[in-house]
Amino acid sequence: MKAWNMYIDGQWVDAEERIDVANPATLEVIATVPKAKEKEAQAAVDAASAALPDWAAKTAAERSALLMNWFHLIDEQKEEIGRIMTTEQGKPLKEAIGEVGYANSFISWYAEEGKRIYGETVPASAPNKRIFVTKQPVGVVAAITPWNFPAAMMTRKVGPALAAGCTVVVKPSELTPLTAYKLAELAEEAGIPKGVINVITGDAAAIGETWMTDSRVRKISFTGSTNVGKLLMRQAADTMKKVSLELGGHAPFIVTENADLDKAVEGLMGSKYRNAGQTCVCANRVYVHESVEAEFVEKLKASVGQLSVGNGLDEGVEIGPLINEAAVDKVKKQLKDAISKGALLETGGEALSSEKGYFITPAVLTNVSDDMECMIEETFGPLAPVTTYKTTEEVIKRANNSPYGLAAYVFSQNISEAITISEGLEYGIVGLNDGLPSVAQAPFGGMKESGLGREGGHWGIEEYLEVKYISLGL
Ligand SMILES: NC(=O)c1ccc[n+]([C@@H]2O[C@H](COP(=O)([O-])OP(=O)(O)OC[C@H]3O[C@@H](n4cnc5c(N)ncnc54)[C@H](O)[C@@H]3O)[C@@H](O)[C@H]2O)c1
Ligand SMILES: O=C[C@H](O)CS(=O)(=O)O
Repeated sequence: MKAWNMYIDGQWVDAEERIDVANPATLEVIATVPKAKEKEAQAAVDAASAALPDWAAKTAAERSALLMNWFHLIDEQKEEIGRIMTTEQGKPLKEAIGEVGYANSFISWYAEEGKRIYGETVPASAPNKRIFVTKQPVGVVAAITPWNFPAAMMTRKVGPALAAGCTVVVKPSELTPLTAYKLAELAEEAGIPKGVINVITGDAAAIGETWMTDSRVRKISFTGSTNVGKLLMRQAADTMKKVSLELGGHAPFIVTENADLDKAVEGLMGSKYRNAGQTCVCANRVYVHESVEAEFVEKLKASVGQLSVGNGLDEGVEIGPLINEAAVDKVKKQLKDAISKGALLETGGEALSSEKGYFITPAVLTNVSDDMECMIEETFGPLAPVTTYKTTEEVIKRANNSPYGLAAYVFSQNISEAITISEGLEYGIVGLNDGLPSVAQAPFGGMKESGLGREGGHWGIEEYLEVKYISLGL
């Protein structure tokens, strides 16, 4: 595995210390990366700030062409990037390659969207005035990303930021930094000028505080836990930075008495067990109408029991390891809590010894009640707790009883019931008979403590623009 350094101002530079990167399926150290601190964080902002004027002065078409160079290089090397991702994050290779394609779709989408940053004229209230509304790049952007989607969470920020004319400093998770460095290497090869993209790894708190206190950083775009998101939002206030936060989730998954149960099981399998349940939009609570619970659970158990668990590099594996031992311990804790409160373990929930990798078999619980930890705290693992409900009003109330508001799912073939529930849910994303709603053209994001702002579609590029109007006196 290649020894990666930080990418600052077009140079690959080391730091005084380095951090090990381990494979969660085998525990072996696969690489080391630099441990940046304040000095390197400062240097990255210096580079992005110096590169900003020339990058912002390029036409949208010129920036688009460079982004598409990057897109094509990523596409050509999607297998290699996927292999890097599986080795450091654990997801099955097929999923990893799929994520590379998803990540790349943000680059191609915003390569075009940057050419559609339109202004407006506004009818003046005085005959001797004209009002022109324009949009301009916010400036230097700090992007901090999580370990569960190492490629997509980076390009979902860098794509629109660069298309808008901003420059970026990026800090990926130290658990999965290699994918980000590979993408930076391809950006350099694509001809994106030095200083436009800068990627560092290291002391997250020190890097974050350095960037949040630097007034040249005009925007923080963060994807990660709600707690860290709240910290960054507080830190950003002192220099009034624009803030985008894509935070935690706790998705309700509702199966009504009018659902196509086969589609509902298929939807749940896709939502719950993707990336071994380590996605912010995973179904976390399954509400099934009492009249169809028995049939639904039997179908679900049969599907979950067939999932193949193992090293994501092995052919046919569908469930890889969790990211670390703490992640496995959290799932085990939630299982123990639920069972102690009366839940029934229908299948799975077996953790292999952590010396052999962070594996736990996909689980289904029934006879679940709302007081159980798995119904309250984000699980971030392959555990599906199933509970029942009687009425539409009841399930909407229970589904909304959470500080989170990212994704929710409804499976129903009754259009009136489906729309009533979808409109009643306090979530930014509703999968209606769809377990996998995430696409580059839609406004991905949450309500309540799941975040601020949107990523994707035209909404995503607005996050990197300032609105200015020019009032002309004739
Ligand atoms: N809403 C979304 O789109 C989305 C997507 C992926 C993950 N998530 C959420 O992220 C969480 C899992 O990811 P994670 O474990 O990487 O989250 P995390 O918050 O622990 O880390 C996210 C990033 O923040 C950095 N970080 C940690 N402490 C920091 C600090 N004090 N200052 C600056 N940066 C800091 C980490 O190094 C990492 O790069 C889950 O809650 C999941 O729901 C949300
Ligand atoms: O985990 C969070 C990601 O945003 C999930 S998705 O791939 O965008 O659905």
